Amino acid sequence: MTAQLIDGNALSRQLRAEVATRAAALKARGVTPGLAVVLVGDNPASQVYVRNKVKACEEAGLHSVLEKYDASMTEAELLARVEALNNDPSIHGILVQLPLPKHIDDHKVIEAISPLKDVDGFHVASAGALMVGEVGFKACTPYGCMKMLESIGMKDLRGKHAVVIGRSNIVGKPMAMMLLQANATVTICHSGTADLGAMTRQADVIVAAVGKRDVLTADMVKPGAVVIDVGMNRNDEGKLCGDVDFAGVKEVAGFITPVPGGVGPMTITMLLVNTMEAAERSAS
Ligand SMILES: Nc1nc(=O)c2c([nH]1)NC[C@@H]1CN(c3ccc(C(=O)N[C@@H](CCC(=O)O)C(=O)O)cc3)C=[N+]21
Ligand SMILES: [Mg+2]
Repeated sequence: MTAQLIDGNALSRQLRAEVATRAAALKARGVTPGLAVVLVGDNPASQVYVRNKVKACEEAGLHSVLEKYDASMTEAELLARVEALNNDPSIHGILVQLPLPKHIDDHKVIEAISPLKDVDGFHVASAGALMVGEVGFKACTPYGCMKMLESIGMKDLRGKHAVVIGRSNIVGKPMAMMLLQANATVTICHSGTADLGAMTRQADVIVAAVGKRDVLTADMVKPGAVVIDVGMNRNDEGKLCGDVDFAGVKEVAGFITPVPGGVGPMTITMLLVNTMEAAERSAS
């Protein structure tokens, strides 16, 4: 194997220890950072993710509240819960787990969260702050990817070409903005891109965030490039895999993130970091 692994579990341990130190310091001033996680319905994958988030909070010394509601909850009821959490001084961060049941408008619910408590970074105010380089919460998955780049000495990307595959509001678009903020030259590719390989072969950094297996194969990667895999898919054996053909690409890339153990744990870590930040801001 030529590529070096960027270990999301190891980096998470380090960053979560820093959060724990900050949480202890804030508690000494009488403020316990608090995260509310709201889960509507019984999507089995969501149950697992939400449990992991709550566990991660406990380990870092953050207070967390898990609110679970039946799939029959109405949109008005959920909006009322969000409003109550907005007004709850013991809660500094609010996460409403997506996807929501079909009869609830995700966008409406996200926009109801106070931008001061929007630790997911999904509110238009958070997205807008990122766009214009103002203070706001950064979306956790791309923020975690930036921390992974930083961990290999790539905090400043001046002179580097970054190619993002995917243009979702929660990963692709904010990822591109964060890379731009770090001075990279950024290309965003998507389903309408004519020749994806021609784009990725020019890249020093590739972020794959499509949600489809084998979107990136070895022939599409410049030797030594950094490959970040945001994908979460299942292979034919039901095993978790990313968007990247890991076995092939690791022979060409300089650095690569694994799935699992890469971007996933970093997403949760940045949620803790954002919640910590929200609590510190409210206390200052
Ligand atoms: N409002 C909201 N915010 C989210 O951040 C959010 C969401 N909704 N809905 C669902 C997705 C998914 N997501 C993951 C986070 C961590 C792992 C993770 O830690 N994965 C482990 C493996 C877990 C396993 O084994 O299944 C890993 O990659 O190593 C996965 C998925 C956050 N999401
Ligand atoms: Mg919906």
